[in-house]
Amino acid sequence: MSILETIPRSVLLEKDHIVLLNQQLLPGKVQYEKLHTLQDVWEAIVSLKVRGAPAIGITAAFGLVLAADAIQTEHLTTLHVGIKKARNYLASSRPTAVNLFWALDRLVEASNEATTIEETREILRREALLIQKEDEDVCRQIGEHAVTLFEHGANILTHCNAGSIATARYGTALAPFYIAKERGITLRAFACETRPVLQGARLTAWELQQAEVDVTLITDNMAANTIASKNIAAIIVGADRVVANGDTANKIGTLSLAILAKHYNIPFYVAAPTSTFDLTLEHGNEIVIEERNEKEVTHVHGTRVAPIGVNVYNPAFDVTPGQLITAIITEKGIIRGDYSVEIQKHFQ
Ligand SMILES: CSC[C@H]1O[C@H](OP(=O)(O)O)[C@H](O)[C@@H]1O
Repeated sequence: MSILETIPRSVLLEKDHIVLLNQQLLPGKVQYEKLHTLQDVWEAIVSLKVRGAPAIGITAAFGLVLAADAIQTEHLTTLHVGIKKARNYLASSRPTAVNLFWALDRLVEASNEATTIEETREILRREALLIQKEDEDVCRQIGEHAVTLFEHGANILTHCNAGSIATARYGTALAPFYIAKERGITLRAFACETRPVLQGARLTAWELQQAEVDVTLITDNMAANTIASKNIAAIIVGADRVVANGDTANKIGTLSLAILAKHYNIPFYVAAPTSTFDLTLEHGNEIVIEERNEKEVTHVHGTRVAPIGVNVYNPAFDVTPGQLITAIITEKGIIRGDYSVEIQKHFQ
């Protein structure tokens, strides 16, 4: 049995609904939910029932399939107008992870080829399932490239959850841990809890444990001490958007880790599929950073921990400058050097 069999799939498309692993309930409950409508899908993305750039893209693509199936019309133009409306609605769910827009636009573009209503719906479904299938292959390839960067027995720090449940399978930053395990190579993970909503503690610790990968959980403010005292060989994280000069948006706290990596002279790696790159943007300061509800900061698991009325700042992501990133690993290989040049070459 593959190591990945122990980790549930993040999302599946059925005939008239989506089956979604509710990541809000993990690790306490492994519970799937059925999403039937466009609104169900939008709400699931906003509320982080599904999260992680590739998984968001796949779920939104499945949502567009359901939306197109639900439009009752005999006119192809009316169907296409409805699809574009649904695309815009789903695209309004979260602003930072570019995979959301990438997946939706890929579907819309593919459907433009169709000449009948039935063909439009078929193309959308086929394309959405292809995105999911491709993402699994892509993540495995990321893992195969990334594993070459680590030595047997290495301790590696990671942040948030860029694992199997954040993608179709394998994950991005966690993929090398799974590939290593398959090959009998030991990699030990140190997972930051990742406040405010604890994707590291709830999701990364859980999914690595499911796959029997050696994982140690730390709070975010233990990172410097852990690097200094636990022989951390490298840091690896996922990404929500990588722009043309290598600047990378990822879960809040990533920038601090990149600065720590520089201080301690250890490599800082970003693992991301090419679908997470946005080459329409030159600099990281052009990335829209999502700010989320203040309750994520003032409350922990529904319990208030901060005084009523306190000012709160809750950006979900920060941007790490390309200069602090040792290498970016995609399904096509490892990018190093002057990212403004090397990323362009990688995409040629
Ligand atoms: C494999 S993408 C992982 C990426 O997703 C996280 O964001 P969120 O949980 O808010 O969707 C985070 O930035 C991770 O690195």
